[in-house]
Amino acid sequence: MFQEVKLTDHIYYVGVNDRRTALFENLWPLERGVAYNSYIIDDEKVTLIDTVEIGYIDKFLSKIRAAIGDKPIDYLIINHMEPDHAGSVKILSELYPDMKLVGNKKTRPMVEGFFGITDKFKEVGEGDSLVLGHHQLQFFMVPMVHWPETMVTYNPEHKILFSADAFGSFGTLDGGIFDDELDIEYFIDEMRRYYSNIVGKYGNPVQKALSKLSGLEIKTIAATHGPILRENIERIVTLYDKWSKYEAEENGVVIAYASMYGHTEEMAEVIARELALNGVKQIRIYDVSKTHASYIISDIFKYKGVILGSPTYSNELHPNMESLVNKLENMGVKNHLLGTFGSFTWSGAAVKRLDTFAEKMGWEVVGESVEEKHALKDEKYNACLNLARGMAGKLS
Ligand SMILES: Cc1cc2nc3c(=O)[nH]c(=O)nc-3n(C[C@H](O)[C@H](O)[C@H](O)COP(=O)(O)O)c2cc1C
Repeated sequence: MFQEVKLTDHIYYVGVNDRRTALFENLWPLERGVAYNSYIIDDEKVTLIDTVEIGYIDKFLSKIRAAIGDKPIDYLIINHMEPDHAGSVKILSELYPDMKLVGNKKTRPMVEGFFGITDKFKEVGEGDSLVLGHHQLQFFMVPMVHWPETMVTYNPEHKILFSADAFGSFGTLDGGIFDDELDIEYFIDEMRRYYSNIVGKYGNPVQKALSKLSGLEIKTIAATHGPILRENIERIVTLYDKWSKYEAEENGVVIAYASMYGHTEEMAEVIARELALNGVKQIRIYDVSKTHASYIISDIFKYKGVILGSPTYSNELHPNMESLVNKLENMGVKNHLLGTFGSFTWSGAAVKRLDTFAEKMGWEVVGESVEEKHALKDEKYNACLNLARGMAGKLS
């Protein structure tokens, strides 16, 4: 039994919290859990908007029944087919056999492919409206935010945007469900980590979606993860605009390094100290073997400067650094300042690979890369200082 949560007199929040799953998509740590948000509109046509991960079906159904009792559901709006939201579609469509599944032309083959359902699909297109009685829903396609079929649903009467994964966040809703009921600062980092790692590759589609939706008057954003936004809409949309243009929020520096025996780490510390002596206050050092890449990538979206270091490992980058640069290349992150360093014992290859990374990314290189053979000695120590000064100079 749960308290009912209402966005309006007839629109209910029926989402659930997941504090059990360790890795989202079996990849991203969920230290603060995650919420799967779903909404139901109790009108002449009862309409559910998105579902939840299948493991939470019991709790989900009890919330649905608390909101609408034994009434049938007429429509299920499928904004996004990823299984954390569409996971309960099949079972719901068995429980509510007359329920129409509403999606677009790219949703249709996914519904057929995943669930074998062909006869209950109602296709909607860009700008189409669906009248539920007193409520209307309008649909806007936002392809590749972050799947091809993704769309958002707008309710003009209450100016609510059901935004799928856009504006979502990791983190369970611990009592507070609306942003004015909770400490939004607690969620901003997890919102950035969610955005950068899950949606970050799709900056252009997000920009297109933002400009498409900019014409709507929005008073509430109801995403499929994270708090329902009423108070911080402008702030979060501004952050999304920045993130999707790969514009950093702050002039800090992320130093990410790999190190087996401490030589590369020593160079990282020297660079960091010199950055601080040159006025850089926001310095975040990460050992890529200790900190999950999702946190490092999130901070790379936040800070303008990036300095990467690695020892040579079997004629390549240390594997954990290779994994990080590979992710960044795949995402096509733009608009950063870069410095690189590393160490080797017989034939260096790490810094060469980091230089290739620099070329691929097109980031502005702030100084010569530093590669030391064996322990750190005067010449390369000074080169580390110069690299730090180069970065600090560009940031000031
Ligand atoms: C498993 C392993 C593989 C290595 N492969 C190479 C290599 O291919 N070329 C090279 O010059 N040094 C290689 N090294 C030596 C390290 O790159 C070198 O000692 C470096 O300074 C280690 O940095 P660290 O102290 O930060 O771990 C290797 C070391 C280890 C342990």
